[in-house]
Amino acid sequence: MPDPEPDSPASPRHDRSEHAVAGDGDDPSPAPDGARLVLATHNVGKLSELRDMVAAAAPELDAQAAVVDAGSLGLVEAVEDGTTFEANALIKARAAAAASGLPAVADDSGLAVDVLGGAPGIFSARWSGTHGADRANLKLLLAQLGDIAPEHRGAQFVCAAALVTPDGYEHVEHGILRGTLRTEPAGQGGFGYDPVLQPDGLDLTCAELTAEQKNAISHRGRAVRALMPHVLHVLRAGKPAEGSAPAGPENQPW
Ligand SMILES: O=c1[nH]c(=O)c2ncn([C@@H]3O[C@H](COP(=O)(O)OP(=O)(O)OP(=O)(O)O)[C@@H](O)[C@H]3O)c2[nH]1
Ligand SMILES: [Mg+2]
Repeated sequence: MPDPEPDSPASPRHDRSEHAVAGDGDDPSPAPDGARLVLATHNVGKLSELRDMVAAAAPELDAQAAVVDAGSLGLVEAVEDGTTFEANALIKARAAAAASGLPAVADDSGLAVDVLGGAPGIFSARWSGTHGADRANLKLLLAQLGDIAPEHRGAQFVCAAALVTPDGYEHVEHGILRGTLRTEPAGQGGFGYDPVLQPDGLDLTCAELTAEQKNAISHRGRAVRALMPHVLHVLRAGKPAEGSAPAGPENQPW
């Protein structure tokens, strides 16, 4: 697995200090000319995946110029005080749309472990107590599951992806990736808990997959691909697809 210290610059995660300074009390930077969509995340691992997904789904969009991220606009990180993935995704997308004046896509995601009743869940990014400390989060989780036999190590990545426009249109899609938790990390790719989640049907962890392979099956890939028709409609028409509305079945993990 990647083995940088939690706050090492080599760790493909948040750069919280930079964004905290950029956002503290300052207005956001104006969106550059040509910017049409904000990816409302401060997690660089997620940002890279989201950029690839948008570029793949919208080849006609000049993603380099049209897609900006929350950090580069100096947007403050929203307080994620929702109690579901969906609520937190909407909180992040609403905040970014309001601050930037652009349509915003956010995801809230995490790892839900069967034997932990769905935890860490919405607390995945701060399971060890420090937000974004991927290595410490992973270490704590492995220790907690130390005595759990392989047949009881089922888990899933869960994602809610939200699109919010400045004029109030909202749409949410969901995705899941089921798998089993290894006892030891393996692989250098991805971020977070990727080195211990082995997707069902594969002998590799998510961190041993290429970015393209992970995106093809991941919770985030599924949710964002389902969201993209709505994103494209908003970008092309300047308004939402007819008949679409926020949706989410009852009794689901999001
Ligand atoms: O191994 C992983 N592979 C994944 O594909 C993945 N997706 C989510 N996660 C975990 O869930 C947290 C998200 O929490 P989260 O949605 O609040 O995002 P975040 O706080 O990291 O950034 P932001 O988007 O809120 O700015 C992350 O930090 C990770 O711990 C993942 N772990
Ligand atoms: Mg977060």
